[in-house]
Amino acid sequence: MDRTEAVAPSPEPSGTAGRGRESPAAGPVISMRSGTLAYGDRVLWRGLDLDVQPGELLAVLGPNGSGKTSLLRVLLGRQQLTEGSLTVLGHAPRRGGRHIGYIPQQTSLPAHTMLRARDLVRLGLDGHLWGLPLTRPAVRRRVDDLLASVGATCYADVPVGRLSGGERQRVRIAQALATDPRILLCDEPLLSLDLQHQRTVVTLVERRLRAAETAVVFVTHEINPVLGLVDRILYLAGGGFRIGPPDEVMTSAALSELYGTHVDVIRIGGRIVVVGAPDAGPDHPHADAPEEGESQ
Ligand SMILES: Nc1ncnc2c1ncn2[C@@H]1O[C@H](COP(=O)(O)OP(=O)(O)OP(=O)(O)O)[C@@H](O)[C@H]1O
Repeated sequence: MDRTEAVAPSPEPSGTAGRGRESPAAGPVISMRSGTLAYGDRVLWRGLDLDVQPGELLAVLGPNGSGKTSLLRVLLGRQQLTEGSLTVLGHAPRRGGRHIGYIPQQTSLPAHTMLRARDLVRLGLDGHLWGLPLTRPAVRRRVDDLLASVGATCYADVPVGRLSGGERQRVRIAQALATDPRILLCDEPLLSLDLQHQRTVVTLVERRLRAAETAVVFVTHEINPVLGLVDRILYLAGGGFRIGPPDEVMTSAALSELYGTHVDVIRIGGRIVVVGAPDAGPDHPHADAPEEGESQ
């Protein structure tokens, strides 16, 4: 069996944006007002008003060091806002909430680790077992179901250190979905994946959006693989931000204003190419010369 092909097709065609805006009656699952995050004198972003609705996919873009991961940490209750207010599912954010699934940035695992794919997924359940009175057979069934849902059954018992980046990413998604979360936070889940594996990850996220109305905050350097799914983009750069539908944010005018320098946004064959965006804002300690990129 080709392990990279083991995801069943999405039940519906892809590319329908705007689901989150169809159910505003449920109210936002994330609500931030005038949010500012600074480390010492360095302001990453200031005055951020953000509502994320159930079933909405918010893509978070921006150069290295613009505060994308820090935003996820704030939503997870691991980092406090410097100013402003935030509720997540109606409460102040807190660590370990079972209604939030988190796919952290890929970190390398030692090749000799004995932790198997099913153990990793089970950890996603164990962290919350106080809320889930599951018997051992029920836990096993749940883990099997989660692995099957991401097409990872055939390597359930393989140590994760031996899995490829794409295989490991599927297992991480299964782990993040273990508690049936209402919010899914993804930190660059496409990083270092080839196109085929990128598509697999996007398909799994899309399925979750559609089947469960889970709100997704998707940090990425590459907007193109998720462009058909994105409701809005939050673009962070140089201590500022721009938020709105892709057609409003991904324009030369909007990004030039945000970066404070001329940036070209070109659309070719349904793809977006950003040319001339600096790697980091001028106040960033590692600010670099302008570079060409597909989408920052
Ligand atoms: N706890 C902290 N204390 C001080 N500075 C921090 C802390 N956490 C992150 N930073 C700095 O804040 C900046 C933003 O970091 P963050 O990881 O949020 O950026 P990012 O946009 O996710 O970057 P990348 O695209 O490289 O992953 C970086 O310059 C980082 O070094």
